[in-house]
Amino acid sequence: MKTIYLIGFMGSGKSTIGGKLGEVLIENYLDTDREIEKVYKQNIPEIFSEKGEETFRQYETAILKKVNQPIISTGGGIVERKENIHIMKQNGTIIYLATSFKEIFKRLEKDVNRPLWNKDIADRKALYNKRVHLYEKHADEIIVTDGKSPEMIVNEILMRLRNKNK
Ligand SMILES: Nc1ncnc2c1ncn2[C@@H]1O[C@H](COP(=O)(O)OP(=O)(O)OP(=O)(O)O)[C@@H](O)[C@H]1O
Ligand SMILES: O=C(O)C1=C[C@@H](O)[C@@H](O)[C@H](O)C1
Ligand SMILES: [Mg+2]
Repeated sequence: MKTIYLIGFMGSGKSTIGGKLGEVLIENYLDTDREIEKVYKQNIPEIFSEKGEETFRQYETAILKKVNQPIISTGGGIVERKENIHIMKQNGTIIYLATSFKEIFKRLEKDVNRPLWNKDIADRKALYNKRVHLYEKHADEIIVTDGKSPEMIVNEILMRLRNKNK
């Protein structure tokens, strides 16, 4: 099976959907953010505050190169580096979980663990607008998540993959 990479903005549900997809397909699942925390023995807010975003991005690429689970949920900034896109394109199928800014705002209302979300609304919106084009450009499949339960999204992904492999 080719690796399924889930991409999308913070809060689009990559980790949530990745875990459920792993259960349904009975395949190993890995989240690059959790793997970074495990390998580098520090949580993400600490990495950002003590080492900076550039170091985090280096860790992220190193992890992406190393892992090969059938289902991988990525961090929201995975599309920031061309090298990451190249790795994902070579190894698998990229699925973009497209979620509106309004919906993300609702989902991450109380979140304090995402350093790049802990900003004022103009910065959040600017990051979202910059990233949306990259997700769209590099995705093999785009799944809109607004108004859908995780189970509905998993089913939609399974249907798309089935149609792709026909
Ligand atoms: N389809 C959905 N409908 C409603 N809430 C959702 C949905 N998918 C995920 N959520 C909720 O949104 C929040 C963020 O989800 P999740 O952590 O999976 O996002 P993510 O894309 O992995 O974010 P990040 O890029 O920061 O890792 C969680 O509280 C999760 O329960
Ligand atoms: O959108 C981003 O750049 C990030 C998203 C999260 O998944 C983490 O990878 C980290 O908080 C950075
Ligand atoms: Mg996640």
